[in-house]
Amino acid sequence: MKGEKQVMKAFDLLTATLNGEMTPGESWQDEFNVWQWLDQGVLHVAPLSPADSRNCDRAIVLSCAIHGNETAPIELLVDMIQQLSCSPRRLQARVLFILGNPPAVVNQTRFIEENLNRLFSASQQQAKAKNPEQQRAIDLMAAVDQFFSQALPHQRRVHYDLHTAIRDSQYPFFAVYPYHPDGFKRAAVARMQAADVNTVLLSHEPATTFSYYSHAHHQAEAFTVELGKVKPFGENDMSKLQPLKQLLNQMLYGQWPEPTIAPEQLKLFTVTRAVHRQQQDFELSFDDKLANFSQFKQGQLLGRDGDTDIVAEHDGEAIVFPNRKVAVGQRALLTVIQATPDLLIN
Ligand SMILES: O=C(O)CCC(=O)N[C@@H](CCC(=O)O)C(=O)O
Ligand SMILES: [Zn+2]
Repeated sequence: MKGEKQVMKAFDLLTATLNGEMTPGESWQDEFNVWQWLDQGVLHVAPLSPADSRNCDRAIVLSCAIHGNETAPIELLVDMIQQLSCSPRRLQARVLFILGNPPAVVNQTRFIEENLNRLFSASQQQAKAKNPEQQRAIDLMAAVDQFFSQALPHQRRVHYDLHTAIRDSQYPFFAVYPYHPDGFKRAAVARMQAADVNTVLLSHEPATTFSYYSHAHHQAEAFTVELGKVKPFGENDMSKLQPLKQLLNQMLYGQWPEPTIAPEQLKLFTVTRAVHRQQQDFELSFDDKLANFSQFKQGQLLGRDGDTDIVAEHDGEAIVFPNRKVAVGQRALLTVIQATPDLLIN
């Protein structure tokens, strides 16, 4: 009725995904935006009017639950989507929200059969899927390809893939900046700092992660963002994610954020090695409780892979994402050393 404010029902990404409430292809509108359910857990929201859509200068992918037990990023995106559905606002971006691995969320595990975040590659796209995670990687790559293929040349492309880490960390919030042969951008790192993510790892080689895929195939400003430690639903301290939420809201609704870097707070690391498990007989020399970014002295033993010792190659070399349980052939550990902000380019 005229003059009557339409009250929208909160759209819940998690419930809609897990309960199979939506049909792929289904779409609906609010006052400003058009919503499309592209696939299970894949939601596209864009300005309704063609003029607004043409004028918006950003294409943003926000993904969570690529690992099923990493709940804080799910809670964040569920909350952002609920707010947008209850109080519609004019978007400055086309946005693709992704809940990555629904069966693993139900199972409350990192994955079901295979680590989804090792399957984003051109070769996987060509291959016949042998398990649900391989199929999901193929489907998510197709969704991201389609999303960015609709971006106009002047539009910024962004993909933040949100995670939480298995173990404690000396720096609980940190980002992995995918390998950039041409250099790592100061402005992109400054945006991470605006989200209170002051620790950034500069990757040394291509990877088969979701963030690397969007960067390498679509030139997106992409990061894997670690937001504290894995916890069950309801146990996350969501107040710590407020700066990220504010940044994302600005990216979605406001002027493009152009913060400057804060060098005194920044902890920048270059990845020196990705250690892949080669043998069944594999061990790490330290406790599972040892925090990410714990440092070692040159020559100190980090682990053993069959008959080969894995030792620290530099004083101050630190460990990130150590995991003695990964399958043979998978990444079991990153080693990093601290770097200075002059490594970053404009
Ligand atoms: O805490 C851990 O050991 C893993 C946390 C996690 O899922 N990290 C991502 C990082 C991806 C990247 O290197 O960009 C992963 O391992 O997939
Ligand atoms: Zn993860």
